[in-house]
Amino acid sequence: MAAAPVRADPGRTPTVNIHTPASDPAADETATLARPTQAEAEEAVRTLLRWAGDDPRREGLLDTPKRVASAYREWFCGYEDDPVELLARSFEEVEGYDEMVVLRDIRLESMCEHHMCPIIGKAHVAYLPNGRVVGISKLARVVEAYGKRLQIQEKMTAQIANTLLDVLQPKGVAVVIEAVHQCMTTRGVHKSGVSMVTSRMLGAFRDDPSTRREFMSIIQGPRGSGEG
Ligand SMILES: Nc1nc2c(ncn2[C@@H]2O[C@H](COP(=O)(O)OP(=O)(O)OP(=O)(O)O)[C@@H](O)[C@H]2O)c(=O)[nH]1
Ligand SMILES: [Zn+2]
Repeated sequence: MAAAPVRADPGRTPTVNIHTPASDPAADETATLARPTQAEAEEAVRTLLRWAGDDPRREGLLDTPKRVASAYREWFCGYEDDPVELLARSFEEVEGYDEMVVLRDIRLESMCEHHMCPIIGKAHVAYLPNGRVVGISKLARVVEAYGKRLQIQEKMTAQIANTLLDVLQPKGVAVVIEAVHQCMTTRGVHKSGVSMVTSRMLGAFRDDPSTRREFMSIIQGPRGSGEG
């Protein structure tokens, strides 16, 4: 039996509930933490530069807060994307094509939500169409929309799979992510060469061992030259 679809995270910029003192009942627990201004973000970077032990006033660091604020816009641009919308356009003229569609080795760049350190790796995404297919770039865009946020790998893997299932309503979805967490390689336990592998199999990929095997053999199989 196919796994029940799970409502996808609509992917909107989240609002953050902050704790407010009991002495201020008007500002209740639903108070929203607004996005800071550019100046506030730059000031926060200056604070971190001082925390690192450096002097934000020295020449080499003068423009750093501005650069970091703009880098954050790139690293966290996924909050601006709606993954459901990315998949809105699909094609039904597929001559009854109902075999597996696999996009493998999608470059994944994310940020660990515990340390704000990069998570770098690749994602493999597959689905079994049910009468319609989606443009392949959209699969990579969904990976990016969830990747370019503060994440843990398990959640990101589930979000990608759940969204594909919800929107495409295929016969099955599979997502495998292999990634290196720089919070483990450059600090803390300092283990290089370790990668984390997560997977989420839904529908036929979960229920039918041969479908799952076919997917695993495709993503583990030989690579071509990689040249387009
Ligand atoms: N399950 C999971 N853990 C993650 C992910 N990214 C980072 N972590 C882990 O989150 C944990 C946070 O542990 P804490 O003990 O709160 O933080 P810490 O003292 O900095 O931990 P160390 O990294 O061991 O120094 C660490 O074990 C990280 O390796 C992820 O995507 N999934
Ligand atoms: Zn981390």
